[in-house]
Amino acid sequence: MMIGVPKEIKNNENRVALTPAGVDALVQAGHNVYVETTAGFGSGFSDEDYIHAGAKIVNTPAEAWASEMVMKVKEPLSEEYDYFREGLILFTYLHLAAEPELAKALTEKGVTAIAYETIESNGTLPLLTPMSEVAGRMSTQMGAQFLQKTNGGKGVLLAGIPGVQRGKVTVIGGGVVGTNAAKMAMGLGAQVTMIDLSAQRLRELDDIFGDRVQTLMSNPSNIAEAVADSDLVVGAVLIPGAKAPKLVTDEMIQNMSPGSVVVDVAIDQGGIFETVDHITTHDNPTYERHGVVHYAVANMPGAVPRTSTIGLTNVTVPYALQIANKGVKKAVSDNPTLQPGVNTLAGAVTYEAVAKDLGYDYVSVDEALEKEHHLV
Ligand SMILES: NC(=O)C1=CN([C@@H]2O[C@H](COP(=O)(O)OP(=O)(O)OC[C@H]3O[C@@H](n4cnc5c(N)ncnc54)[C@H](O)[C@@H]3O)[C@@H](O)[C@H]2O)C=CC1
Ligand SMILES: CC(=O)C(=O)O
Repeated sequence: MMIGVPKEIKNNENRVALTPAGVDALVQAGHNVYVETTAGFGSGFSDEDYIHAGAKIVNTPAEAWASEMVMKVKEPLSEEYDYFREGLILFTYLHLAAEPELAKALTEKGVTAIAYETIESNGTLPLLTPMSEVAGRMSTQMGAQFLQKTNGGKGVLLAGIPGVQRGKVTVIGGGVVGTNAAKMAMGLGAQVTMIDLSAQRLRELDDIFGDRVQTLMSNPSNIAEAVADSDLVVGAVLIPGAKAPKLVTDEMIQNMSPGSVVVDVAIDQGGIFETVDHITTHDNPTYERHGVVHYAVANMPGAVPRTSTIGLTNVTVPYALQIANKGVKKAVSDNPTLQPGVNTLAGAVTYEAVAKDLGYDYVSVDEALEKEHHLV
């Protein structure tokens, strides 16, 4: 199969979809890989590294997009929609519930779009996990940074010092992002509260962290109380594929003390804070609402691309190999974990939560494959 890797164009997105080692694995399996020139620079990989691994370097995005399968990191931006065409396999993060225009373009053009974030194995999301680990760890770092007076915050050091109160951090959502955010916050010495909707997950968190964490069931009154009392709140909730629920209201934010910080990691699925009304960028990562600093960058791992690219490709390449070796239909039927990754196929939305949130008729992957078969 011909596999294309365009350079990422989102603001400060320095990750790349394949490392030279990933290229090598695909080339060894008999595939041709076309990498856009300088695509790996931000992650510390030169064109020569890719050539050495067996890739062909192409000079334009159009040449990379001309491949049968395109691998990316972030969802395509509108200027990339012109490359969409029937038969194209797109393998990348998509977050379609928060991207109605992208869903429209993918279905209108008949692209087979496989989302990293909805591939599911034994109740985990293996292609989301490493980036959630990065974003979770970064969320505490970002929070600590923007709590500094010099960065618009209230001037609280999360660690405190002997004789002075430590900072208070609330993490809403105790999955991968939440656990990593909490670990970092505890490491800094902050007082940490974790809120989740799953009683089982709260038990696990209690077992993992013991008395270093206060666990709370997710409900409006616990959230309101914890948010009002926090210096930093991290939004880390996920309902796979679906738009994130708005758990922190405008009023709750008004009750925080001025200069507090919220980091909405779940912004890629629409975010959990009512006061987060737009995605921010690494160039301009925060804005202020009701005196509270809001951080809502949707590609946080893009700021630490070396770590993130290697972590991401560790988990994507085995799936890319299956798709390239067998084609989508056989790869999906041989490996049921891949099937929920398919978000659009043959003009239909094939992931139920996305279809529901965006108002499409849901069509199963099997039905869409059948339809595609009849079209050919
Ligand atoms: N902004 C960025 O750069 C990045 C964002 N993310 C996003 O972070 C979000 C979280 O991802 P993960 O931690 O991997 O998901 P996860 O599935 O590991 O954890 C989600 C947690 O949310 C909990 N939850 C669900 N509904 C809840 C509610 N009403 N109240 C409280 N908790 C609730 C679940 O029980 C689960 O423990 C996702 O939207 C993911 O896409 C991930 C990586 C980078
Ligand atoms: C998960 C995701 O969208 C990211 O790592 O940018």
